[in-house]
Amino acid sequence: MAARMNTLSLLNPSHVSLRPRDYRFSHRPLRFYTSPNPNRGALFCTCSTTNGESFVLTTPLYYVNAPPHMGSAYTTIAADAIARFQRLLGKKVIFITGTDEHGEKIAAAAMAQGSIPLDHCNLISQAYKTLWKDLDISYDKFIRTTDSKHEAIVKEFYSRVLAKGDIYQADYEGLYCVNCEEYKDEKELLENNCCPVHLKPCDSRKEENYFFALSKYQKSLEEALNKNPNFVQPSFRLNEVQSWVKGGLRDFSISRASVDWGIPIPNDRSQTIYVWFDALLGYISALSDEQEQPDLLNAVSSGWPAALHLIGKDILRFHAVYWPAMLMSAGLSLPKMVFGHGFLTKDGMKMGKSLGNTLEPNELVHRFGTDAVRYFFLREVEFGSDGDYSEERFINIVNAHLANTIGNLLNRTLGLLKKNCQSTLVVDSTTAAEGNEFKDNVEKLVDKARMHYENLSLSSACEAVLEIGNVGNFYMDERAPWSLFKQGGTASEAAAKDLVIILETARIIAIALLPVTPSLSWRIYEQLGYSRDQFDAATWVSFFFHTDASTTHHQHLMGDTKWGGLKGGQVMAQPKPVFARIENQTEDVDKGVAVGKTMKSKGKKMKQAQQVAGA
Ligand SMILES: Nc1ncnc2c1ncn2[C@@H]1O[C@H](COP(=O)(O)OP(=O)(O)OP(=O)(O)O)[C@@H](O)[C@H]1O
Repeated sequence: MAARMNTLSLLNPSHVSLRPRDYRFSHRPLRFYTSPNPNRGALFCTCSTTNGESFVLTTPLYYVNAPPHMGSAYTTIAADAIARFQRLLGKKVIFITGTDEHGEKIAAAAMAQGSIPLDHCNLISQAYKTLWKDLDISYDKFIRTTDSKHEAIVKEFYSRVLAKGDIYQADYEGLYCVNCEEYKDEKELLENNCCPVHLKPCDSRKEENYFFALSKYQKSLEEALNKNPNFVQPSFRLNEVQSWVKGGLRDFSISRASVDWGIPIPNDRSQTIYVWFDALLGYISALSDEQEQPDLLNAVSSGWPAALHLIGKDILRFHAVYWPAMLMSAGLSLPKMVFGHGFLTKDGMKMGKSLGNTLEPNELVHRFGTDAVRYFFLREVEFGSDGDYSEERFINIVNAHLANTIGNLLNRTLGLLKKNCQSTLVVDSTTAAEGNEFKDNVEKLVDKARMHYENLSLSSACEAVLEIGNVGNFYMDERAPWSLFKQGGTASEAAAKDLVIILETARIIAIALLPVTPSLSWRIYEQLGYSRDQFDAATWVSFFFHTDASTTHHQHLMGDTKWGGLKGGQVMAQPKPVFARIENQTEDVDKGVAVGKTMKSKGKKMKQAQQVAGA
């Protein structure tokens, strides 16, 4: 979806009164309270359904005018971290991504490449799929708006809205930005009618179009937003949305007479469906079963409404205003939440395909590895705010957090275990930590991380996990097991237990950071002597069901993030670094750098990061 921002058409609203239906958002947040049970870490839930609950989340369907860039990757990495976290909670996740492939801009991009639109779309769509593979993106559905099932569902949806009396024909004259794929209000344009997003002049156009009666839904939308303030997140973006709605909704054109590359309007082949009206429906058509005849209600029954639309703030109006109104018109439920994150910027400008000021994710992955890229952007950019990229900061953060705090801690502990205990744990981690407050500290931090993941505060979740690494390092340095081993006797026995404690800490870090760094987490698990199957079966929360006279209660226990996974006798793998430090000749990599400050690369070649074996 391109950053086709803002303006609605300038038509008068059609004043059809709507008997407001109660468009309730079906979001029911999970509520937890801490168990009075001395079994720490046990949580009880007050919701009625938990395990097996489905959680549908989406990224935007990216516009295939050009290959993906770090901005597109950013949303997708964040969505993947959320999807992986929800899976650890035992939810049935349907993670949807895909490509938006119709419209004038695509036809123009294909022509500029000497190609035809479908060939162009195939190529670029594949570039997205390849990048998602390289970034360990665990999507469940990839929808292309040129898929035939999508076209069938768009047409069915259009017919429903038409039958509702919400589509009519009228003339429109205005200034059109092809890059935004949208008519613009003159007052929002720069000199020479230039689009403020793409800095290119808009064309003057006049044509007869089909319109969607958005204005009919003004009141229902206002009510829905008032009743469900969580619908738009972060909360400060809700004010923005409410003021758009209060400012008056105007009907918008949902067809183009001059564009061939699109889905034809049913019963009028002279026009194609406006690319936004088409693309938003990808979130539903993605749910449609491949085997079946495409059918709107069947698709809806496979998981709609979505729990979360994750988008950039550029397309908030489409998701928080147009889309809910379209769904109301078709009599379908609204998504539970729209989260509009900030922009990755370059020199203060939004990084984007149209401006061409993009950062190459492939290059970053090639040089620094997938975990580093995923971790840096999720840890460093507060989710919701803008963030500028700096290579120097990237290297500093990744080295300090992943190579030193986590990787080194594991590596030196395994080294000591090999030297002094034949790489074998002497006792269970539960026994090793008896009467030790350290374990409680770790569990508190894990719970903090869980809470942040649930609130989509991804940077804070990373911070809480890193804090576990910090306390682990502190414990190690304070206890100094290497000198206890030298003393022999009971000191040596205590040192062997200390190593179990640190390794259990590393195990918990691996699961708690798995949503962000899945490959690194697996490498840690492998070092701890686990199989891939054991790693894949890990959970954050496990469920315990019990029934009293009338009700089934769900007790949530902290699954593999609970202390006690490592058992006495377990044999660790041969120690090898789980995260290779990135070498940088230009600076002292461990020095902190001010957040958000961009520092240009000095142009010196950095030694290519070695992907650790198995990465
Ligand atoms: N600079 C960015 N920072 C964060 N997310 C971005 C950025 N650029 C694109 N995205 C993500 O991609 C979505 C827009 O997708 P689209 O395919 O239109 O990319 P685009 O690069 O913004 O396109 P264009 O530059 O042509 O407007 C955004 O809503 C956001 O999810």
